[in-house]
Amino acid sequence: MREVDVVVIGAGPVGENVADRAKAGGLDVVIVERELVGGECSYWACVPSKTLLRSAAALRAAQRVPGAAEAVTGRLDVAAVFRRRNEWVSDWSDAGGEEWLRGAGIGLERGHARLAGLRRVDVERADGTTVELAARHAVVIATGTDAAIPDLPGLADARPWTSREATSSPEAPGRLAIIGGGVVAVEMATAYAGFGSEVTVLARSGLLGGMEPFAGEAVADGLRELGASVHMAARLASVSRDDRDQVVIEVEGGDPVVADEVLVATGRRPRTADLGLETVGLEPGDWLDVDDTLLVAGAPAGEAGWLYAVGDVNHRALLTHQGKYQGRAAGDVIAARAIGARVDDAPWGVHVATADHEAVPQVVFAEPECASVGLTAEAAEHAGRRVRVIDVPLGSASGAGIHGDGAEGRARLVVDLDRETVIGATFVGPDLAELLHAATIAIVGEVPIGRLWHAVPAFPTVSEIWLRLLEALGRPTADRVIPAGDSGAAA
Ligand SMILES: Cc1cc2nc3c(=O)[nH]c(=O)nc-3n(C[C@H](O)[C@H](O)[C@H](O)COP(=O)(O)OP(=O)(O)OC[C@H]3O[C@@H](n4cnc5c(N)ncnc54)[C@H](O)[C@@H]3O)c2cc1C
Ligand SMILES: NC(=O)c1ccc[n+]([C@@H]2O[C@H](COP(=O)([O-])OP(=O)(O)OC[C@H]3O[C@@H](n4cnc5c(N)ncnc54)[C@H](O)[C@@H]3O)[C@@H](O)[C@H]2O)c1
Repeated sequence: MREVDVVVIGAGPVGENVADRAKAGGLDVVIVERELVGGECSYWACVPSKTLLRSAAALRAAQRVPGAAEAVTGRLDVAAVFRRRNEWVSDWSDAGGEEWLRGAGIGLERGHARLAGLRRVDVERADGTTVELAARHAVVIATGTDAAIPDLPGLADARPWTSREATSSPEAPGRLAIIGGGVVAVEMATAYAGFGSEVTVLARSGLLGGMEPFAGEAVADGLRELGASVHMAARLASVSRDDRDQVVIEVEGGDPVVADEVLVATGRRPRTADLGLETVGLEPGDWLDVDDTLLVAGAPAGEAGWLYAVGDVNHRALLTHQGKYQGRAAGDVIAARAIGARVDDAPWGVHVATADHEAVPQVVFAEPECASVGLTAEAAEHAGRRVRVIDVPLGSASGAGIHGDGAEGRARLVVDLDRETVIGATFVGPDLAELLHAATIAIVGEVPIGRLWHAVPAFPTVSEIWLRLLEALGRPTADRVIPAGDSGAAA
């Protein structure tokens, strides 16, 4: 049995961050990985999907600018896009990740980890041997998620693609059907439509359900412009492969959809089924509920305060950046608790992931881009907040027009009228992703609207959309800003 301070299960982006912070806090850390150091994000999710999307997006951006448009008359070089994707995923080698761990002084055990009771982890190596680890202070579960496959007749036998095949395919199929209307569905539809595949999206209730409705509507229009067929209320009856190896999807009340491949993009399930959760009184296969310091709720068997769950597996926000944020808090709080230091767990303290509740930023790299943070108008109203919703068209900022012709899109702020702060923001339009961080800062910093007027966007940048939003909200009138009798008139 090997004793260490902390065992982290899963070397995805989140596990790496936990390990890094715990190590920086002076603890001895071992991380366990059964596939590739770097996790889903680096090899089958964020990185390959964004590289698959970027080239066509750059081409479309150039085509929106006369002068540049005339210079880019050729077609997308699809083979070059796949080659660039392969470079970004290092041809699915994690040598770089392994080297980073070594440099950071974090131990690596390769194999499948399972909890084996209180602060114990067994690692089954590929050669069948088992390494027993005992953690003095904490065990951290950062095992991520797998694609969820719905129980649709015939689907499992039709060799469906999941996000893994969609992001690692060596080529674009002639026809690609996509089941789902969430982020994976629209991004992969955008990528493959850009490659020239005949794409059919079968969503059951619109696109991008968690965002403002105008985001999903704009993306549906964008996909159709790219040549995709988008069904917003598809009821699927069954899926099969015929004798020509085609996928046939029977749709209730409509014609069957026939494709070469079918991508299932209907959400995720936690990787907790084979993790030994039963040895600590938790239910295998469940998401792991945590408090804001990322401690697993429900006091696992024997002793509270040693089991953490960080990243996708806790279901708070299935995003790399948000999981890494949790990972920094978790690594630091583990180190603080280990030496009996003060735990800063008040909201927005260093040891808590408060932003998970208030300000989760997300960019969907579709055509157009959709970027959002905080609450949608509907969510704010459900939460009982008294809000004002401000919408402005993207074209109202001349910077957007100069950036590219026909700058169609929309920006929305959700303003809390009682606190006079921004609590939600959404930007939909070409190349708008980089606008998002300003909104995240406004929300996290609870910047008063009055102060936002002093944050002047440079002319003529796309950020001038912020000024248009404030103007639409209305500048405070003199009687609200300057108390009567204190007008400064004496000066
Ligand atoms: C197609 C796609 C595109 C995405 N794009 C984005 C994006 O652009 N931006 C964004 O923020 N998010 C994106 N996401 C989400 C992002 O991939 C996840 O939020 C992120 O990977 C979660 O990180 P994690 O470390 O929690 O889990 P993972 O990245 O899944 O890593 C978990 C690791 O744990 C290992 N593991 C699991 N079980 C065990 C075990 N028992 N023993 C040992 N090791 C184990 C796994 O092998 C894996 O390496 C995307 C997701 C998909 C599917
Ligand atoms: N750019 C990004 O930030 C990015 C990109 C990709 C993925 N992600 C993350 O990965 C996670 C997973 O993405 P996803 O698209 O798989 O999930 P999702 O939750 O975003 O969308 C799931 C979609 O599948 C539909 N669906 C669910 N069950 C269904 C069923 N039985 N039949 C038909 N449709 C069904 C839902 O209505 C929804 O449209 C997301 O939470 C997202 O945060 C992020």
